[in-house]
Amino acid sequence: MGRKQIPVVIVAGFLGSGKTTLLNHLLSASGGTRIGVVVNDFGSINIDAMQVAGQVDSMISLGNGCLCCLVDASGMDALLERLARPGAGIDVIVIEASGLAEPRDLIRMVLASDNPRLCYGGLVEVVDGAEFESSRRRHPELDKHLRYADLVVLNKIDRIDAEQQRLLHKTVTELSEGRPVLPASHGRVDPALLFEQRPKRDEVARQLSFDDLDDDHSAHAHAAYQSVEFSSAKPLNPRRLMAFLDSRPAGLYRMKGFVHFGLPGHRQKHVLHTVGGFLRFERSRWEQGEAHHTHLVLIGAGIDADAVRAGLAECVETDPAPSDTQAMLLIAPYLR
Ligand SMILES: Nc1nc2c(ncn2[C@@H]2O[C@H](COP(=O)(O)OP(=O)(O)OP(=O)(O)O)[C@@H](O)[C@H]2O)c(=O)[nH]1
Repeated sequence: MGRKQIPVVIVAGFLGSGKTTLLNHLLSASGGTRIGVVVNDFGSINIDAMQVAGQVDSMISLGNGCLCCLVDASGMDALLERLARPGAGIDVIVIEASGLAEPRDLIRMVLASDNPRLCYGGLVEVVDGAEFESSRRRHPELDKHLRYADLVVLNKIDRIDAEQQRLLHKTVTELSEGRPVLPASHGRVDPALLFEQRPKRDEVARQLSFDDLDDDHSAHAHAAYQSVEFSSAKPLNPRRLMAFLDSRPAGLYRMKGFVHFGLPGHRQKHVLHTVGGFLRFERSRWEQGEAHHTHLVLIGAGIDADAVRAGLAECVETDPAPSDTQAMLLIAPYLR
């Protein structure tokens, strides 16, 4: 089986919406996950707190195993290539788009990468809860940016009241066409929502900040999203699964796991990865002695867990000897 792919997450949002604040939060809450951060400006990242270990040209090694790189758009491809090298030991790459960048161009660039070690990890659009309405009047293109988002962080909710937050949540959900919207203050979202987290390596010198110690905040971060699991020992019907994936439930952000189709010629383990509207299957091998089965984890905000489980239960094959191998053609465009 190949090495795990490195998701590339793009963080975008209008000037001052809180992108760097969110990044700094991800870095300080990364635990044992090694993040490769790509920014336009080193100055904004809280490097002191990360104990700078050494500086190599445009790449700074942060004390906790994370790397921070400075780049302009033209150098991005080469930089991603460097960060993806196994020797760099990076688990996830986060690119902070400049406040005026067109997120679509960055998404295209990541999707166009033919580096087999990289995969698209989603566009996180940070919205300034206090300024959004006035910013979008001046910059109508902000509405369009939300359409490309896979996850929206509705930031600075400490600056608005509950009613404003409710209205904004509604507007942003509409503009993003049903993508999950996560309320936050100071960018404090649970990193587990954005990427797989490694357990903290034993007592790596990591300074706990007061934010980390504040149970109330972490409880909020956790309560803001759900994760739903689904398992089946029986094979899934590819047609029905594709129909489910074509109309993914509102609020769903990520889906990961593997699928057992069990059709003649397609008995491999099919690893599934979705972010927002993006979908990818990869064929893999079952471990020796591993029972063929399906296991999926769905992560989102405001999803109806029972409806999601029921929808997936309907994808379970009812034919005891399925033979519709043609249905696998529906999967083929998403296989890599
Ligand atoms: N009250 C409040 N202030 C916040 C919050 N998040 C960020 N800020 C402040 O907002 C300002 C802008 O935050 P940044 O994280 O620098 O925003 P940015 O999107 O990276 O800004 P640019 O790089 O200029 O586009 C800073 O002064 C932050 O401290 C929040 O949730 N509440």
